[in-house]
Amino acid sequence: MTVDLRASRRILPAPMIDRSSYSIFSVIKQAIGKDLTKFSIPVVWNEPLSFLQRLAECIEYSSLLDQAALTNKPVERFHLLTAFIVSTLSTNLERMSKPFNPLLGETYELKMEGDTPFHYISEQVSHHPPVSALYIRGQHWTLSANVEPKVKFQGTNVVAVSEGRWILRIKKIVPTSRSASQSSFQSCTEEDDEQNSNVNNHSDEEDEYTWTSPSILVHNILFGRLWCEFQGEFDLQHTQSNQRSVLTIKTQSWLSSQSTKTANMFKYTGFIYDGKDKLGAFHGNYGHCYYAIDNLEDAQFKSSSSSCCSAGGHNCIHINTTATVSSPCDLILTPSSRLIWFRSLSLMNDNELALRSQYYFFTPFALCLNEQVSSVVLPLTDSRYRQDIQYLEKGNTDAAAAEKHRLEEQQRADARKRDNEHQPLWFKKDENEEYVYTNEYDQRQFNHCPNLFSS
Ligand SMILES: CC(C)CCC[C@@H](C)[C@H]1CC[C@H]2[C@@H]3CC=C4C[C@@H](O)CC[C@]4(C)[C@H]3CC[C@]12C
Repeated sequence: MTVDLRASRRILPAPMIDRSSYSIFSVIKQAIGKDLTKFSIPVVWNEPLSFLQRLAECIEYSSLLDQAALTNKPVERFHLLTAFIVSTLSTNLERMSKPFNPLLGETYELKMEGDTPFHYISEQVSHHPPVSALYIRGQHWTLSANVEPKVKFQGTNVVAVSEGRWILRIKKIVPTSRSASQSSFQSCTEEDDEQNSNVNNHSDEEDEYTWTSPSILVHNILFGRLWCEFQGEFDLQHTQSNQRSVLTIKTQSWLSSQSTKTANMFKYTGFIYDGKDKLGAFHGNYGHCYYAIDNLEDAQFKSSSSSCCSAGGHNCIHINTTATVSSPCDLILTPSSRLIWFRSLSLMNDNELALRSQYYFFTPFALCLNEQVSSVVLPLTDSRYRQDIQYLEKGNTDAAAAEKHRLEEQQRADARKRDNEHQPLWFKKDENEEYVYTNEYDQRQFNHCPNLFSS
C-alpha cells in the first residue's frame, strides 16, 4: 500500500505570540535541579509540535544515509554518517520552545516517497520516565532509537540530555556476478524487510552503527536572548569492526574572550579511527556544514580561535551569510577540505528567513509535520489529532492551554486506573530493555487503537 504523507504548506495558520512580556525564569525557578520533562510549562513556551513530531526532524537529510548505504569505501561511509548526525543537531538550533510531551500511547507516522523515500513510525512507550521509541525504514537501511530526554534547570541555563542509543543498520553490498567492481544490493525491497522481520537480529547481511546524542545547553534563562548549543563529544561506532568516528564540539568557557566565543560558535572537529590509527579527519560548523579533510596532514587542529589552520586556507563561502543561525560560518578551510553536507536553510532568501522568526524558527520540513492529511487512514493516536497542538498552531493560546490541561489530567486519571505495566502497541521490549519495532504498524490495522485525545 502506498501512503504518501507528504504535505506542502509553507506557513502555519497563525504566527506565534510575542513572548517579550513573559519570563521563562519565573516559570521554571520552581524547578531548580528537577527534571523539566515532568513539569508543566505554560503553552506560550510551547511550539505546535509533539516531541514525536520534533524527533521526525532528524530524518530531513536522509539522503546522506542513502548515499552511505551505496558506498563501499569505509572512510567515505563514516564521513556521510557523521555528516548525518551533524545534520540532526543543526535542526535544533534557534528552536527555543518546548515541544508538547506526547501522551502515553501517542503515535506519529511520516512517510515520504520520491528520490529519498523513508517511513518514520514512532510511539510514546513510557510515561515515567518519558521514552519515545522510533523506527525509520529507508531504501537500504533502518534507523531506530529510544529517546529518553532528561531536561534539567541549572540556575542560568537548561541542559537537555537524551539517553538511549541510535542504531543504524545498513544492508551489506554484495558484488554482482556481472562485474566485481560494480556492486549492488542483494535484497532491499520492503517485502524482503518484512520476511526478514526480526530487525533486532544481528545478521551477516547488515552493518550496524551506533551512537548517542550529545547534550544540548540552553543559555540565558535569567535574562537576555535564549540560545542553545550542543556540548561535548559523540562517538559513532561500527559494531562489526574497531572503526569509529569521534566528533568533538568546541567549547566556550566563561574565560574565553568574546571574539573567541563567536569564532568557535558551533564548530567541531573530528577523526575517523581504526583502533588507534587515524583513517580520516573532518571539520565544520553544525549550524551550516560538514567538510571531509582528505589529506590527514591538513588536519592540524589548533585550539585557537580558528577551527583549522593551514597555510593557504580559505573561508567556507558556500553559505549565504544572512542565513546565519547566530553567527556567520567563518570556518577556515584547509586545502583538502571537501564539502559533504550543508544545511538547506542557507538557500533561503531574506524574506523567507525573516518569516521564520514568527513561526517558531521552523524549517520548511518542520512546517509540514503537523499538516492534516485526509487521503490516508491514521490511527486515532496520531499526534496530528491533538487539539491542543492545533489550537496553538492557530494562535489560540487559551484554548490550547485548556485542552493541554485536560489531556494531562485525563492521563493522570488513566494512570491511576491501570494495574499492569502499559504495553506499547507497535514496539516490544527486548532482552536489553530496549523497545524494538515489531513491523505490525505496516499492516495498517488501527481499529483497536484507543481514542486517546477524545473528551
Ligand atoms: C522553555 C524553554 C526555554 C526550554 C526548551 C527546552 C528545549 C529546547 C529542549 C527540551 C527537550 C530537548 C530535546 C531532548 C532530546 C533531543 C534528542 C536529541 O537527539 C536531539 C536534541 C533533542 C531533540 C532536544 C532538543 C532541545 C529540547 C527540545
